[in-house]
Amino acid sequence: MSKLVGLVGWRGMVGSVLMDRMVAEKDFDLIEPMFFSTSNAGGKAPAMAKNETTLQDAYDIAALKRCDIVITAQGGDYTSSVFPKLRASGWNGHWIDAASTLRMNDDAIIVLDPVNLPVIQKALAKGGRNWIGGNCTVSCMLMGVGALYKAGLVEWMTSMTYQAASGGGAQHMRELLTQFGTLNAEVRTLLDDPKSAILEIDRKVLNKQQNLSASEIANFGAPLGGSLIPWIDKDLGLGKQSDDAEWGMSKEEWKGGAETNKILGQGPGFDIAPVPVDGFCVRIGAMRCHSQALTFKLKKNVPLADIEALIANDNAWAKVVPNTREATVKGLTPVAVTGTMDIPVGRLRKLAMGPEYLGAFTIGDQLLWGAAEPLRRMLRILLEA
Ligand SMILES: NC(=O)C1=CN([C@@H]2O[C@H](COP(=O)(O)OP(=O)(O)OC[C@H]3O[C@@H](n4cnc5c(N)ncnc54)[C@H](OP(=O)(O)O)[C@@H]3O)[C@@H](O)[C@H]2O)C=CC1
Ligand SMILES: N[C@@H](CC(=O)OP(=O)(O)O)C(=O)O
Repeated sequence: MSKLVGLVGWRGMVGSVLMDRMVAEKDFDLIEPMFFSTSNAGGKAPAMAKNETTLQDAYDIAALKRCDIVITAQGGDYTSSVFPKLRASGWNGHWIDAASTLRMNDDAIIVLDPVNLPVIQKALAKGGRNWIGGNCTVSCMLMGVGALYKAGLVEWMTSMTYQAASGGGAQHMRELLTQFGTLNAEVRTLLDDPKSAILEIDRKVLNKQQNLSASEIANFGAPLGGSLIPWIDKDLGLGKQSDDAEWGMSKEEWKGGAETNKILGQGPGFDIAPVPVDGFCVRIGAMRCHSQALTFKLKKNVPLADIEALIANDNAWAKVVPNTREATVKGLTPVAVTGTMDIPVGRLRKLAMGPEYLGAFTIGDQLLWGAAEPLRRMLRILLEA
């Protein structure tokens, strides 16, 4: 008999991408889906429903308890509210979640099976039940360069990110586009006149950016169109690093180190020492691809061709982009990658600091490998276990 799989958050942005992928991969052929809603219980479930054609109340613990597996992309508030009650009710099913809420719990595994299938399998064998998707930036990075970690080559890594508006959610994407439209409208007549002075255009754009209304920057809190914001998520507030230095780390930056190591099965709670991973996370005006410039200190000097081969052979999605201008401009941009499962890794070169210092640039669709795909793949692992 098919497993009863509860789907929560299926009509949101992450959930919709998840549904598309599940349809494309014929996951619904293997399950009995039960659709939940926080806003429309009793309504009609989507076309993928089989026997359970009515939307269930996503806060109804008794209904959730019927499921063998629950997959949620509803968000952290929902997880915080429902998950403890569901477990307290004695439910022993599998919980697969896109939200960060449970990620660092001892009994939770961050799932990214092309990178950490052994970690997942070990936890499954021990009776693991909580499977959480990783931070989008971390998951996309590891899908690209996880091979270097698996080979034990990384002494440390810094990541400088260029994160898309979608990471904040649908409203953030709308806000970015609205800002672009407002700026364009401000100088449209000047743009239409090829003889107009560019510094006049620049002055008017800057004046508009600096005077956007509160509603025009309600989500990002600052102009993003034609600008960038070098802080993502909360201030971690770690306090003093030493007498004269603050840690001053954003939560997104903290996730880079904490989640990378947990995914790889190293650091706190594991027998293997963590690899230092740190850097800056920056919001830019891309739509839904996160890009990252990476610097590695390798444990030894490895020829570039060997590094390229390791990355190219690691998984079906990591693609080495030749370090030429033509290939980079064509294949290593958010526009080229959006909507694809590919994780291109390019700009691979040894840096001036020495032969152990490697530079790389990688991009991933943060709604696919960054959010939805690891969840549906975890479902498949559970169905096949
Ligand atoms: N955005 C991202 O990049 C990432 C998000 N995540 C996680 O996934 C969670 C969900 O994110 P995201 O998908 O962006 O959130 P959304 O806001 O798009 O969707 C969340 C829920 O909002 C409700 N909703 C209300 N109005 C609408 C509407 N007009 N269209 C669609 N849904 C609506 C739906 O619940 P209902 O049907 O019950 O009314 C939906 O499931 C996040 O909170 C986060 O924990 C994880 C990784 C990346
Ligand atoms: N914080 C990410 C998106 C996200 O949802 O991350 P997390 O799943 O770690 O909360 C971004 O803004 O780009």
